[in-house]
Amino acid sequence: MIIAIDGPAASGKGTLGKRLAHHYGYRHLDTGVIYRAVAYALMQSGHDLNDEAAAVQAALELDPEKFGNPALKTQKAGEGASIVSAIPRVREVLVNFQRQFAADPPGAVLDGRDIGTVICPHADVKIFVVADPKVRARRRTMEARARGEDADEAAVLADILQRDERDKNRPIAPLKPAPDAYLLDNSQLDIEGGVRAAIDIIEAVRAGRSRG
Ligand SMILES: Nc1ncnc2c1ncn2[C@@H]1O[C@H](COP(=O)(O)OP(=O)(O)O)[C@@H](O)[C@H]1O
Ligand SMILES: Nc1ccn([C@@H]2O[C@H](COP(=O)(O)OP(=O)(O)O)[C@@H](O)[C@H]2O)c(=O)n1
Repeated sequence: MIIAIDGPAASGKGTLGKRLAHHYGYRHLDTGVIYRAVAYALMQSGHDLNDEAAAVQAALELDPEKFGNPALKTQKAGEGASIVSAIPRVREVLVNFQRQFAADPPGAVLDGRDIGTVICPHADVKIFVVADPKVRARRRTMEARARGEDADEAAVLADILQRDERDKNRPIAPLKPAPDAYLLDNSQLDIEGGVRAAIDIIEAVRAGRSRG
């Protein structure tokens, strides 16, 4: 089974993806990390984030061993990711890696912006996670502070809104729910509640399938 999770910045996709993968015994890929890694490589080598040739090269040289680098979590890397991810050739280069991950047994959970629309349009279940922008900013700020970073909630909110706008309005693989995605608003839910709601959706889809 392939579970596709998409949604805007800091909506809880990664947390949910990880928890669902654990619940079902599947592998999990946070696809945002891929674009963050490409942006980080450019920042490290001093290239402009809009330098297409350098971005494509960084995408071709992607090393999944480095996905755990804490530097990829920062707001700067997220902002950079949103710039390089709008370059069509960069996205093209990264499609196969993601599809291969999705196809390998026993099953996979992928989260990002275009999983249900472009990467896995035939995913068994698609969930589009949303939450009020202020709630997302608050959670992301708390997360950064817990890591010891000095985060300003208003600046985090501005970053989230700017990235959402860029991600929604780019011509290639824009952020949007697939027509067959289930909407999950977790603004009023805690992590457990969000996970339970997602499992309810997945189980309802599975039950419907085995009946039909
Ligand atoms: N349902 C939820 N309730 C409360 N906090 C949540 C919930 N889902 C995620 N979080 C927290 O919000 C922050 C952003 O979640 P994350 O999974 O990193 O989002 P995304 O992958 O969409 O960027 C994290 O600190 C996470 O612990
Ligand atoms: N499948 C994906 C995943 C991320 N991205 C881009 O990468 C950026 C960072 O993604 P992320 O999921 O790590 O961001 P957060 O939601 O964790 O803040 C996003 O703003 C998108 O521009 C994308 O274009 N496609």
